[in-house]
Amino acid sequence: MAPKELNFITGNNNKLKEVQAILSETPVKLQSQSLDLPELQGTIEEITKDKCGRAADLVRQEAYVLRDLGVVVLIYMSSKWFLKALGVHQFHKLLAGFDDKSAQAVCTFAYCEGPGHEVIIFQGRTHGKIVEARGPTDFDQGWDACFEHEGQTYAEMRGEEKNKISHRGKALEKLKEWLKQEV
Ligand SMILES: O=c1nc[nH]c2c1ncn2[C@H]1C[C@H](O)[C@@H](COP(=O)(O)OP(=O)(O)OP(=O)(O)O)O1
Ligand SMILES: [Mg+2]
Repeated sequence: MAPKELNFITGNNNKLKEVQAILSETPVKLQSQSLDLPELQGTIEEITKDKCGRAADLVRQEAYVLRDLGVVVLIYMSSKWFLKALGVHQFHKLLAGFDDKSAQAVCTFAYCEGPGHEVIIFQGRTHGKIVEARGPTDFDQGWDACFEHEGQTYAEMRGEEKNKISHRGKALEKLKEWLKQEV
């Protein structure tokens, strides 16, 4: 059965706004909760599944939990602490010595019905490259301004434009498909 409500576990308001916008045309109701969860070392899928399972344990009630882990592969260390310390205007310098500036934005949502239940994954990827920051930098400590996809940085795109091609938009398309099948 498809869930009627999803509890999106995140501390990031910009991510929440995007997810709300993308899921707004579906019947599913979105709640959100911020939980401080430790992050395991491992692949994106392992980290996301583990965090989602921990969230389900913490939330306890039969909660439907969604976890999202967004990272720019290649600069795997794009944790919020790393980005916060470095700043979006310095980010491109990490690749200064490399000819290949290509990067992938990956969004991995994990879904879990509650403690002990299987964790399911929905992943989206967008190819791009790391450039000097262009466009507004209001995605909280984010890298929107230095991730370029087909000539435009995420920050230069309008919200709907980004959501159509973004890693998060693509992952949520998969989630939406799954929600339809589960009805
Ligand atoms: O579309 C995006 N455009 C630009 N920047 C982004 C995006 N998506 C995530 N980010 C940034 C936020 C954080 O500095 C880092 C790790 O992301 P990520 O762990 O998903 O977000 P977060 O730690 O702020 O919130 P939380 O883990 O509570 O959901 O990448
Ligand atoms: Mg995080």
